Amino acid sequence: MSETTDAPVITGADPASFPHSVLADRHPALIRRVRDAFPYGPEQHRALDALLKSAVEGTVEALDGDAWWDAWGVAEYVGRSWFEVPFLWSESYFYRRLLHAVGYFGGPPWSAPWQGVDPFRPFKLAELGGPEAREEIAALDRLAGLTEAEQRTALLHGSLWGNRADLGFRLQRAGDHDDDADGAGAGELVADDGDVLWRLLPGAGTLLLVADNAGCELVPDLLLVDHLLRHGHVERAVLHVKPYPYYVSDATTADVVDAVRHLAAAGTEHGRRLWSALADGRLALRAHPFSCGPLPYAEMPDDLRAEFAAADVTVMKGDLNYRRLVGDRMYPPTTPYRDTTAYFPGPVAALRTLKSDVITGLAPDTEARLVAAEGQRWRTSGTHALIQVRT
Ligand SMILES: O=P(O)(O)OC[C@H]1O[C@](O)(CO)[C@@H](O)[C@@H]1O
Repeated sequence: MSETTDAPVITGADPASFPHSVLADRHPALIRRVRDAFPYGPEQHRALDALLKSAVEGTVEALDGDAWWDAWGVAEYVGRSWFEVPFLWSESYFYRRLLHAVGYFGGPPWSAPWQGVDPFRPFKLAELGGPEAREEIAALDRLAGLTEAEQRTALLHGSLWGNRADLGFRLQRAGDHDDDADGAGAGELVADDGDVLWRLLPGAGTLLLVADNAGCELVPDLLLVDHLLRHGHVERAVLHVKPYPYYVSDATTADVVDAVRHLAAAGTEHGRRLWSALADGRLALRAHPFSCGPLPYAEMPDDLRAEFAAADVTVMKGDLNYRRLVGDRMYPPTTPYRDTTAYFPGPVAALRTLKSDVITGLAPDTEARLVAAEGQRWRTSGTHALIQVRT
């Protein structure tokens, strides 16, 4: 057995653990937020009540009539506590249940008025209309005075730190009355393979970017893609988004449309170029069903594996994609990133702020310094980030 498969799979069984707090506190808070944001009918309120009870006290149940979900191993976990099954699985299951509760998947069209209504849309739109999004646009003027290499690095870091505070994370931080992870400034990079990434890009044909959150993360992701296309670092980019709403703020096609329109409406040249790149196919969108599956990428289906294999480099954004990429396990932090991603069918970079327990690829002195300064808090506080690349 190797270090990578020996490491325990993360669950929420320990009441003092981070995953336990997500399942016990964050999910109920999210149900309340969604309930308050929409004039749902009695059926949806009843379903949300049932979900709240199940999520906190209950066990995993089969999702009747949901053949799509059956494919992800629900049978294996039926009857077990949400807190005991793999955290990666239970969190994803929660989002699927939430969408069922609000009628997102509908039924026959004539009886499914809420079908396709994104329960997180009000939060996403509020973010895109807020001060942080305005600051992102204002920062574009400052970029213009930099060299191309400086611009590229600034945009890479913008994309990286855009992942800092997804909406689900903010929800919990607000509850904790601790806003140190929600500020505008960047924190520490615990690993930085940025140079390795640039070396992979010159002449690279296709960049595959697996997006994470909408709004203030997706906008800098798109600005980075625009820059790489414009300066010939890549010929083509494929942006993988979620086929349906997920993990509160994860980007869907509708969110890409909103972000590009946002850039275009602000009168930026970036918005116009992205619009053209979408029109002529240099920027393509993809929404693979596995993107909303509760499994690590090591278990991805063959067609998705072939897509990653065909890309010159894949960039995985965000915490959840990192967990899925390396496996949601409690690794010794110095476990090499290259070992945990050895199965991946091509060069793969991770751009992630640290918002859950999983970590690999740390230098021993970095880990020692972090632990001495913060105990284990650095793993989940969102104040640290990493750029890791496996060529
Ligand atoms: O939006 P991101 O960066 O993927 O972060 C999502 C993360 O938030 C959580 O849901 C809670 O922090 C994690 O479990 C998850 O990995």
